[in-house]
Amino acid sequence: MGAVTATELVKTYGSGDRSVRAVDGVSATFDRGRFTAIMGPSGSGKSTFMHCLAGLDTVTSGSITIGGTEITGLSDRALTAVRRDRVGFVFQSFNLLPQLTARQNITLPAELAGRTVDQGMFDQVVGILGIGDRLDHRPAELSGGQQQRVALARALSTRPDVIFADEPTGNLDSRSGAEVLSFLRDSVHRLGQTVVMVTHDQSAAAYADRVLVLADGRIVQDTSR
Ligand SMILES: Nc1ncnc2c1ncn2[C@@H]1O[C@H](COP(=O)(O)OP(=O)(O)OP(=O)(O)O)[C@@H](O)[C@H]1O
Repeated sequence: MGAVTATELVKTYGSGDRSVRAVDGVSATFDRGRFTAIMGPSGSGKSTFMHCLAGLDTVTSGSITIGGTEITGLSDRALTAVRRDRVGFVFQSFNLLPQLTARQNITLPAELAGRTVDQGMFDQVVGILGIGDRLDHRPAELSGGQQQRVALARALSTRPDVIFADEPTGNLDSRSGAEVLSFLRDSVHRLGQTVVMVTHDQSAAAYADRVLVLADGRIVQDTSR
């Protein structure tokens, strides 16, 4: 069983003549311990597909499971718990809390879930990401690349079933972007994490084990290496 599965997923926006089938009957399995990139032209449905997979958007029909739990049809409250406990997010805009230090940002999701962060895991992640000497700084005192590494450490800290990354290098220069992509790949290959990343960027997708290409809401290419 995959970390995440989508079965016959449909997402329609609007109704009648003006309706758009942003995701048009997509079935896909995202295996544990793999790094998948979702590509495709603007408007092909990448963000909609990922938002549905992550439980950030409702689906019109079809089903999604995360870590074996069917999320379609869950109450808002139950869905919030699944997102908090099982999903990590990395966004283009980092989304760190400005008043908290890097360390506090990293441990916040686990604390919100009522857990303490495993110290061994924390040290390992911080070590892989090379941010050990920046932990007491606030986001404004960090470079974009460092902020995104903190965001990645935060996503990893709860050992989620899957990390969804939405254009994670969109706001970074090419060198910092390459570092963040290497760390995403390391989190898959060294920590066994599962990562699903939306990107426009062919060179970013080259870090992935598998590339899905969408066009008009459908998978038109599925390449593994
Ligand atoms: N909230 C919405 N309301 C109506 N239509 C929407 C909404 N969000 C997306 N769409 C439409 O759904 C289709 C897919 O959009 P989506 O943002 O998923 O594509 P994308 O591949 O992520 O595009 P981009 O690469 O430009 O971000 C587009 O036709 C878009 O206009």
